[in-house]
Amino acid sequence: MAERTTVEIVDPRLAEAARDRLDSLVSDRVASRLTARDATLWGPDAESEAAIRLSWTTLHKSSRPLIGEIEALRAELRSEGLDRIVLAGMGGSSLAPEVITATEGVALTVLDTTDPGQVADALAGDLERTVLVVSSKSGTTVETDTHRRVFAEAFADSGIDAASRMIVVTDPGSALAELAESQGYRRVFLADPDVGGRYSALTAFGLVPAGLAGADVARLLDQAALLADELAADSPDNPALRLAAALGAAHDAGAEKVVLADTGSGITGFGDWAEQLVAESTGKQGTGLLPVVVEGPHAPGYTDADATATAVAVGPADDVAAVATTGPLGAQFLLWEYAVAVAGRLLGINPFDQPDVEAAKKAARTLLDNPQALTASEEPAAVIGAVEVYGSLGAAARGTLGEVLREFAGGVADGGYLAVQAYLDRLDDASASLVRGEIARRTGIPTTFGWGPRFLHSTGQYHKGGHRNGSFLQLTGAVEEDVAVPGRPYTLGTLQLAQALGDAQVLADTGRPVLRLHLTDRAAGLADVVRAVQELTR
Ligand SMILES: O=P(O)(O)OC[C@H]1O[C@](O)(CO)[C@@H](O)[C@@H]1O
Repeated sequence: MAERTTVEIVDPRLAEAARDRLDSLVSDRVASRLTARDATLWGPDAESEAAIRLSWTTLHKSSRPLIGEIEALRAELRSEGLDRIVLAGMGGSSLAPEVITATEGVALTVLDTTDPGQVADALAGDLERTVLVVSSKSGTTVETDTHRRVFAEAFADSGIDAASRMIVVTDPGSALAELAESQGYRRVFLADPDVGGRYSALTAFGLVPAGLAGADVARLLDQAALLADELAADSPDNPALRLAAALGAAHDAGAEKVVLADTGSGITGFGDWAEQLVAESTGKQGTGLLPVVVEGPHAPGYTDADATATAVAVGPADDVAAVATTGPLGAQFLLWEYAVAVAGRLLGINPFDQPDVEAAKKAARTLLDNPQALTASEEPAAVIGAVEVYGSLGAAARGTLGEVLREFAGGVADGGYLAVQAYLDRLDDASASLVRGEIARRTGIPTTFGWGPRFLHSTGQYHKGGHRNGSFLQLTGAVEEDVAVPGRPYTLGTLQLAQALGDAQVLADTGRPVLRLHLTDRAAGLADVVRAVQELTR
């Protein structure tokens, strides 16, 4: 029997607070109007954008024809011995395929980094067997274009016809679509342009890379289809309306943080996908829902979620959860998309734009155009072992790293949050992610973690546009062997640093505290940082 998709509001007070909102969502016929693509649901300011962003509600039907095409291409690739799929794509162009393939245990190499070491490792894989899927809705995302360039060169250097190994997913008419055509790339999948990046899990963006890697993508559409009628119903039992009403009520009671813990959903990494959907859709105009993705049901931040946070179980309810959602992945995609779009209406924002993402991109571009500004960037405020400290320090300037971190954590606003942003190698520097749980456990501060520049296309919107109560701890690292970007005057290492400094500048310009710890030796520096974090206390 198919696993049921449910939303349970476990906390009785939250259920009570959500009731009014649920009633008005039902009487305003929000679910059926959303399914019928009513672009007026978010007010006049959002209408023109919403009018070209609502095709995702029926993807379980409209994406069907893709299944055969993906299967045929996969068989063709296999017959040529091409079975290593590398995906270049940021945010909505890679998060869904990542969770789909991880859940099925299917191998997919996801490139959503500018870390030279991590990209070099992907290039060092067996190119004879490799196909690069280049996914970008806009066709202009700098990271994705960079990956395309370095892989094209690597293929050519190995005597491989690069065009025969390039598969593109993009919107019709994008610069990438034109380039693919002019270069004779093997295959171009044109996605439905009326679906935004973070709502695109069940379009070609989610299905092509995952399907080519070997995931059963038809099953995802089946799972979504089974729930679709329930999601379109103007009923208090509609699980998406229930989730939206709960999140909206919690937000209005001061719990703008949504702590996501997997309690046995059977899905691997759902939080990373939901994080973008929630943060980028709602975090704007000084409001929004901040996703805090934690390591599991025993993680700090979840077990001790305070009044500013709602504990959400992805999977069966446990003793901690205020809300629990269950169901298979294809259904969860659609459920959360509906719920977040509806929550956007409750919060009074447009859930389909990302107005603050561009500012950091622009600042990074300015730095890249003026590389001296990067190399001659400010002097460190302190150098402690293998760690250079950048930012304005008070009394801690002459102290230990532990003291520097204590001072920084002490400055986090009441009811605020601390975001760790690691511009490092997600595989080789994986221990950086330990910092989140340690800070949360030792200080009680709601703490998030993101790999840069990946998070810039996800929580980055909320950091700059959402509630103004975040403090930002950047981790950057020395580059041992840099990678040149063909056709560009910069290297990956320069791009990575420009992205970190550009985002820091935008955050600081809006009065948000930023501390950067630069690891002059990554392993030693990370060990120092982890030790220093362990000195923190409440
Ligand atoms: O698919 P694209 O156009 O490369 O964009 C990737 C991601 O970048 C963002 O636009 C944010 O920069 C996301 O909304 C999107 O999912």
